[in-house]
Amino acid sequence: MGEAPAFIVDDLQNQIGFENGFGSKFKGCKTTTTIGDKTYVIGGNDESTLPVEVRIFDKATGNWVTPIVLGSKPNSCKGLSAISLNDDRILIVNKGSAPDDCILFLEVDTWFVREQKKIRGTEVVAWSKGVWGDAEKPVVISGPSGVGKGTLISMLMKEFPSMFGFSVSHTTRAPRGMEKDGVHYHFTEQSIMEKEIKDGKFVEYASVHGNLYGTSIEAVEVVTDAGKRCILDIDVQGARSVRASSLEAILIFICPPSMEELETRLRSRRTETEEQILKRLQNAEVEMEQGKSSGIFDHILYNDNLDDCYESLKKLLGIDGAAAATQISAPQGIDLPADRSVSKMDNKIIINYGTPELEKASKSLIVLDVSSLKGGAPGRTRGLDVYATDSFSDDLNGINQPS
Ligand SMILES: Nc1ncnc2c1ncn2[C@@H]1O[C@H](COP(=O)(O)OP(=O)(O)OP(=O)(O)O)[C@@H](O)[C@H]1O
Ligand SMILES: Nc1nc2c(ncn2[C@@H]2O[C@H](COP(=O)(O)O)[C@@H](O)[C@H]2O)c(=O)[nH]1
Repeated sequence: MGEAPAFIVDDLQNQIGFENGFGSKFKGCKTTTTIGDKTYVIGGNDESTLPVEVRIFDKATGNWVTPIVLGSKPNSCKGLSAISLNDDRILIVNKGSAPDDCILFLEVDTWFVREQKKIRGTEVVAWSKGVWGDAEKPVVISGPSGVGKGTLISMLMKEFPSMFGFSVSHTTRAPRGMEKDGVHYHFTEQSIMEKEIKDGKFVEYASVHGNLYGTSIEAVEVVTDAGKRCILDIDVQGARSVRASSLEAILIFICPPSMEELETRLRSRRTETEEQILKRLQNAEVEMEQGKSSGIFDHILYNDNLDDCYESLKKLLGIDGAAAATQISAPQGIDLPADRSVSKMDNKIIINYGTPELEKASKSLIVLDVSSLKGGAPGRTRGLDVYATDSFSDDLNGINQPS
């Protein structure tokens, strides 16, 4: 037996006088959703490239709040529908977007958002794009300096340029000869990075070999928004933070065949001073211990022969052989109706046509199955399934048809 369908939210705006929240800024689409004491008004302008904005009306205080909005905001807005899921995120259907981009989540009380609220001391919401299927877990590659992490990642990016994107870290260390700002790292000042860490702009950060390194929320979002699987090259401390975060990554630790070989590789790279090499080798001992025994990592790979290790890595990531070409995109033939309403039953979101006439003409409803959602801000929300069904099928018994 399913729960009663949720009410259709798009008309709520009239009940709370939301112009107080937006003024006359947006003449385009707006939608509202109430969770507890808070009503989230989400609005955009259909004729411009201004991003969709969010205001919160707090019934407890009677005040409007403009939250900090993290993540990539949708731009075009030709029609928004919204519905609350588990009181921690709002599912948004944005008619103005391409099929691959039309399902979004506005997170209002997820783990990531709660952490950000604590850090920033103010109201925070975060956008996360919904993706079909479950193929996009970020990948963390960790291991001691010189083991070959960068080499393996370069091979992966070269063979699968449209599948993987590198999360460009921030660091306070100086660039090496061939390194480019914004490509290999975002090279930055200690004081600037410390301020940005304080402002909650980083998924993780750590002091590594005497310098500060960190993965910004934006670095992950740039990759995921391009529809690619995010690869992070980070140290063991960073891997521990990612493990504790909402990123739901696959964590892989790369081991050298021996400490002697690690030293040989580090020296033959000729990028560090003697003092730095010794520091990195000293730190490697601790990292090896933690990497192998801490329970942080899902997999351990030995990088003895490079080609063998690369093949093992691809196997782990499920991209050996024919599977490499598989990328999940929006199912074909799902065309969201222009006039529509959104309702919810159990873990199914039903997008139905705005009028019975239109619905009869189309003879089908669109159903989003959100029972297997995973991930979320600061990455994508995976696990969406969508299908069209006959509006009167058994599958949807109990759903209110539009009247
Ligand atoms: N299997 C291997 N056999 C021999 N040499 C290797 C192997 N893998 C990588 N190397 C070499 O070892 C050196 C260090 O590799 P790489 O720079 O990829 O290490 P890293 O783990 O990314 O280091 P860091 O953490 O300092 O960035 C490079 O010169 C690389 O060409
Ligand atoms: N915790 C993090 N560690 C990072 C990040 N980016 C790189 N690293 C690690 O630092 C060392 C040294 O790198 P190098 O480029 O100076 O040789 C290496 O182990 C990297 O994995 C980060 O964003 N966070």
